Amino acid sequence: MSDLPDPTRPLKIGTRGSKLALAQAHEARARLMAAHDLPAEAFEIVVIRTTGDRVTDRPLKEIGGKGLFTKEIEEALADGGIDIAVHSMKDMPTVQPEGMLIDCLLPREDARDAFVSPHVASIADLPEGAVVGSSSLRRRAQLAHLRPDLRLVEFRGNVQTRLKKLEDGVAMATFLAMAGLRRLDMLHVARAAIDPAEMLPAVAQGAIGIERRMDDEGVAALLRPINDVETGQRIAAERAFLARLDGSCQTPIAGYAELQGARLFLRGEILRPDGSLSLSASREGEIADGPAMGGDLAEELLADAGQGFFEHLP
Ligand SMILES: NCc1[nH]cc(CCC(=O)O)c1CC(=O)O
Repeated sequence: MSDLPDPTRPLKIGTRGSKLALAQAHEARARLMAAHDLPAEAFEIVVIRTTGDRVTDRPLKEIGGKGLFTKEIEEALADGGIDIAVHSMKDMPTVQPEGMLIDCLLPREDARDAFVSPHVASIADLPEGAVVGSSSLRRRAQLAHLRPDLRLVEFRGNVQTRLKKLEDGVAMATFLAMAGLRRLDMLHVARAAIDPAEMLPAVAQGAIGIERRMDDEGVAALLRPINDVETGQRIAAERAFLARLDGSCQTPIAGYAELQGARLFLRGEILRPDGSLSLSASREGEIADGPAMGGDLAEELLADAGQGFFEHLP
C-alpha cells in the first residue's frame, strides 16, 4: 500500500448511496487499484446521504437547484471524513467550494440520452398526445420543442421506480442517460440511443469526476495516473459554457463537446422551459481554447435570447 498518501490506513472514497453512485465509486476504486497495484482493502467506500437523496417527493428544481447532491459530501471532504469524492459531473455545480478541486476525470461513457419505453421504439413513434415522464428541465423542454403535442409528467426516483411507472401505464416513455444504464448493466431497457443532433445531452453527461482537497498533494499524485486527459478537455469546454449561463439558473441548457484530432467541436443549446423556443449554436477550434469557446458560445446564445428569454415559464 506504499502508493497511498498514508500507507497505515485505507483511502476513504466518499459517494452517494444510490446504485449508480456506488457503481461509479467502484469503478474509481478499480482504476486506482489497477494503476497502483493495490488491493481492494487499500480503500474504504464511505456512503454519504445528501439532501437530494432525502427529498424524493418534489421536483429537484423546487428544492433549490445545484449542489443538492454534493453539499454533505464536500463537507466530509473538508473535515477529513473522506479523502476523495466520486461524482457524476452532470450534477456538479460549475464552481467548487473554497479549497476543493476536481482535476481527475475518468474516461467518459456514452454521453447520449436513452429513449426508454415498453411500447414504442423512438420519439417519432409516440402517438399524438402520448404521456411522457421526465423531471429533467432540459429533456422536458427539448421534447416539448420536438413534439408540442405530447403531455409531460414529472418522473422522479431511481431507474427501477421509473420502469415500474412505465409498466403501470403512468407514462408511455421516459429518458435516461445511456451512461447510467451501462454502469448499472441495464442497457437492455434503452430502446434507442438518441443522436445528439436530435437531443443534445446535458453538460458533462456520462463523465465521472473525482474531487479532492486542493492542498492534498498525496491524493493529487495518487489520482494523476487515472485522469483521462481528453475527457477533461471536453468537460472543461462544456462547463465553461454552462458557467457563463448559470446565473440564469432554472434554464434548460444542453452542451456537448467532441474532439477530432487536435480540434474541439462544441455545440450548445438553451431553451424556454415550455419548449416554445430553442436557440443553438456551435464553435470549432484548438483544444486548448475549449474553455474560451465555451464562454464565447454562451455569450452568443445570451445575445440571441435577449432580455426576458429566461423569465418565460410554462
Ligand atoms: N441527474 C441524475 C443523474 N446524474 C447522472 C446520471 C447518469 C449518469 C451520467 O450522466 O454520468 C443521472 C441519471 C440520468 O440522467 O439518467
